[in-house]
Amino acid sequence: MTFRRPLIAANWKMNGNRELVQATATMLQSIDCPHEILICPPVIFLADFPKSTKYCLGAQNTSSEKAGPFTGEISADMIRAVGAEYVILGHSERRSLYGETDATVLQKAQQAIAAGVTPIICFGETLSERQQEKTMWVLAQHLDAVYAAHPDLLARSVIAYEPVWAIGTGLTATPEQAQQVHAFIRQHLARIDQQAAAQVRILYGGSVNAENWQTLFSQPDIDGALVGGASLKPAEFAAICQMAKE
Ligand SMILES: O=C[C@H](O)COP(=O)(O)O
Repeated sequence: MTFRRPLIAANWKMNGNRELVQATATMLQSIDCPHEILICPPVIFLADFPKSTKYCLGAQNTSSEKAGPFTGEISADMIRAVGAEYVILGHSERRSLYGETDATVLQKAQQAIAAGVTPIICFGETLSERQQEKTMWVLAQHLDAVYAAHPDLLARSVIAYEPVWAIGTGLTATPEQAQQVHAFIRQHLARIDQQAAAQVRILYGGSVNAENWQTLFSQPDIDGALVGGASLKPAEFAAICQMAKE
């Protein structure tokens, strides 16, 4: 069986301050955890995190352009320069609030990889798509738009399955629902590159907390979490990080 090192990622979204940086860094410094831990604060705080072997850092977005007259944008080279090893791309909030498409996500992912930053590419179905039993179809469309068009990306990225209806709502997919989708994603990708599909880490995101994470994490195709709200509470995030893959 392929070993995939679990990745527990914090997405602070547009939250946090220097106090939270310190509290999070101090908390994570004090724990022992075999998984990879990633913090994605607003980019302005990246440089405030002390260097540590206990965690790594990421951004929540990057530009689809390399450099130039793009007011307000931050390039992949720039986030790399302030310590980002990962970047979250295509989060449902960016898709629904800022009009990002799979084409934009693809361009950003290519910029990220060129800069030495690993993309975490997010997909998920809305509630109405789930109710209409379109979940797998929606996921297949996204996966094909990104990975079938550019198979090389698969081995160089992380995937996050985030059902839109579970984000910030307190609703989570059941472990069985999540496993079913994660297994589908892996099988679908195996048609593009079997080895890369076996190795790619697929994170679950959507109202993950210290109470529900263990049962989700015990599913065979769930390789980690993308944690929003609960990552703003250092003790709870540390508890999530310390749970073992069973
Ligand atoms: O990126 C994180 C997800 O949007 C999940 O957020 P949440 O844990 O607050 O539901």
